[in-house]
Amino acid sequence: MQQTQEDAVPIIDMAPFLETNCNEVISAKRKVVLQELRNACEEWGFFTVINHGLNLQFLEKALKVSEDFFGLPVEEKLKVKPAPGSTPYPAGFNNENRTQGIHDRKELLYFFLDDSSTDVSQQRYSMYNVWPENPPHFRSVINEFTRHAEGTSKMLLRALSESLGLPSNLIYDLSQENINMFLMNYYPPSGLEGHTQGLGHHKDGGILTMVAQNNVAGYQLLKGDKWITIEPLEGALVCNIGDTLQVWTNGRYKSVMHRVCNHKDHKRFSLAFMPTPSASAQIAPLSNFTSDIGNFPKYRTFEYMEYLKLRFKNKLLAPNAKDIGIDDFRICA
Ligand SMILES: O=C(O)CCC(=O)C(=O)O
Ligand SMILES: [Fe+2]
Repeated sequence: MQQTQEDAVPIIDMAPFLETNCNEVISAKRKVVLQELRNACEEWGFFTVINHGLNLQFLEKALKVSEDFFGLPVEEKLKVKPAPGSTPYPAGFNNENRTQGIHDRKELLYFFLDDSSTDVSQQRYSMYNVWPENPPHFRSVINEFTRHAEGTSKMLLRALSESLGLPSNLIYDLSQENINMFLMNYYPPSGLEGHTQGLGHHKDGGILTMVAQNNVAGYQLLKGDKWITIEPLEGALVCNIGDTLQVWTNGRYKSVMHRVCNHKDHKRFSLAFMPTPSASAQIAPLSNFTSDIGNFPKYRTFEYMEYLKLRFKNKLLAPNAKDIGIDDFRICA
């Protein structure tokens, strides 16, 4: 069934933000984009970007190399299972993920990007990365992809800052202490009619999530009480606001529930790039959205690790139990 504009995630053309010389015409175009971003983040918590600056050939190559990896026999894939001590997220291959006690029909390969921090006392999550030996060019293709994905995510974080009326670098600077997580997902065909749980419903914890997907539908978000499928659009990136940005903006930008269904007949692949606070980061609503404008903070200050630990409990909850999430950090009025 064709989607109408009302039930389709907004598509935003970021081309004006790729221009290096910002003249009056570009500046006017940027303002229009910022308004579109604001509307999308307030109403949907999701938006799809085109002309995002991430080279489409790198994107295609990364999707292909993930297809090649996930096509290997499971014994080969298990060679890159997480190393002991690899927490809070276990880097490596995982085919046993659960949401609310229910097995997700998916396989995952997880990495941390090398952080650029010079503070040696800070934990470097990337030391836990385990790289497959097959396909042989896997590591170089993924490094090329993630380097460029990081550039696109910086551009988007700047635009998000501006869309909130903040200095361009503010959100990016706040996330200086951040880590970039990169998830490669494979959702096998279910062979079944109707919904199957590829990835159970959840909200993302970080700042922003950017998802590239192959041409197989299955990604859905909850709007009101309706699950809406985000139709794949070649070369586009689907973005959503994470809980951290919801807290920083004191609830103005929304982190929205989403899930993945397996396709009956086709394999679905996705690549998710997530700038995320490091475990030791202190998260609190920014004064720009609280005291500066006479509003009370809706969330208490917390250490990101405290939140991560709580989130992990969701995996073990009984089906249909209330999710543990960012609402547990709300300050009651
Ligand atoms: O696979 C996808 O398209 C989305 C994955 C996702 O929601 C996640 O990893 O948090
Ligand atoms: Fe997600």
